[in-house]
Amino acid sequence: MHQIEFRILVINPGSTSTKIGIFDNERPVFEKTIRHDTEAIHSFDSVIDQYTFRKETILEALDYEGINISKLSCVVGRGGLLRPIEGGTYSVNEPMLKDLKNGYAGEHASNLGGILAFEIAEGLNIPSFIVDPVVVDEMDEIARISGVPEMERKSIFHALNQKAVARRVAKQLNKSYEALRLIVVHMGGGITVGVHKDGRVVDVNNGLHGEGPFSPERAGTVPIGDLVSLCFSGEFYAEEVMKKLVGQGGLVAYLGTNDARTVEERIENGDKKAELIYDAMAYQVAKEIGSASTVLYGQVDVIILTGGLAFGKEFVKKITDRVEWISDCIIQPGENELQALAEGGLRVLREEETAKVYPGGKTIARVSLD
Ligand SMILES: Nc1ncnc2c1ncn2[C@@H]1O[C@H](COP(=O)(O)OP(=O)(O)OP(=O)(O)O)[C@@H](O)[C@H]1O
Ligand SMILES: CCCC(=O)O
Repeated sequence: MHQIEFRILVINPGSTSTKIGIFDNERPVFEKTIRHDTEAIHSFDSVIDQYTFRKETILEALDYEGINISKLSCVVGRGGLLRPIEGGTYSVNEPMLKDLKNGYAGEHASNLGGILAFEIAEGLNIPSFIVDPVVVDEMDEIARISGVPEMERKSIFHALNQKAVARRVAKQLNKSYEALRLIVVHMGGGITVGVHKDGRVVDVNNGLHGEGPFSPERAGTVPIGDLVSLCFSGEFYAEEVMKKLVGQGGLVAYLGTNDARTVEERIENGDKKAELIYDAMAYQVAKEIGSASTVLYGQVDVIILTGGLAFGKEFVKKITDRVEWISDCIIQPGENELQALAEGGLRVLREEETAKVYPGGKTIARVSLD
């Protein structure tokens, strides 16, 4: 029988759900997606204000399943909009908690991951970690230049799933991740296209703050002259413009839904507008892949398509038809973030890796959430 060394709780807060899992070593023994009522989530002024609500929901779900949390070895959360850091597993420390709480680089549901992990772990006197947060920054210097000296290009992307899927595909190909040149395309509520070279993501579109293809909820790159005019039209507050770009852009703006399955149904029923917009999203993803391939001088081992949209066979075909000349495409629908979080924590518990220290300090101290 497989020996259980460690039991790990993993927490992945998303904009509309909190995904949790219990892993005995690498093996998932319980996974649950707790969907939050839109009204309940929108009743909070900020992401951080959802902390108590989400924590109680998690503890209730575990209690309902009869899971005794006193047996846990550690808690791992998805990391949020922190300072730029390299990939890996980080211990939750005081500077990290402060940055997550203050939204150092902005608001994102994943900001709650480290805080929830720390708060639950602290009560049990066990360690808490985050793994490959959305700010993982391994970009080449050349990729940081934007064209306006005051504005540097930033690395904000689906680092956790991109890295996990890239490693999984490398294993399937019997190669080391570090030896491959990959383009990994995560297509979820946001879409990010990462160039993976020598085990680093050397370039990627900033999926959150307006770069790359439009997506179910993000505007992506928009015509900048028109954006400036919109900002100074006097018609919108800054927050309203930001919402148009993040949250209410892309499919939501054009078609009133962030659900690609609904769009596919509408297309089947003859909705020409839905067809044009869906085609345009695939077209923009393909263009971004083409652009990413130039970073690798066209020497791409594999293009990987992943995330929820990769379940859509027609959508995937619209993309692969345009990019198959670059390299083979491997489709890995969905995401494996809970597993990736558990494995990141496990590598540290097994002492295969040392937990990295988030810049600014080593101490783990309590930070008031009031
Ligand atoms: N079987 C399917 N066919 C087509 N589209 C699908 C399918 N399943 C999910 N999707 C679409 O995938 C998108 C959501 O993907 P995913 O669940 O990866 O996003 P998320 O986790 O909410 O956000 P993100 O990945 O950006 O953090 C939605 O538009 C959803 O409709
Ligand atoms: C994960 C960062 C990108 C996004 O949320 O769209």
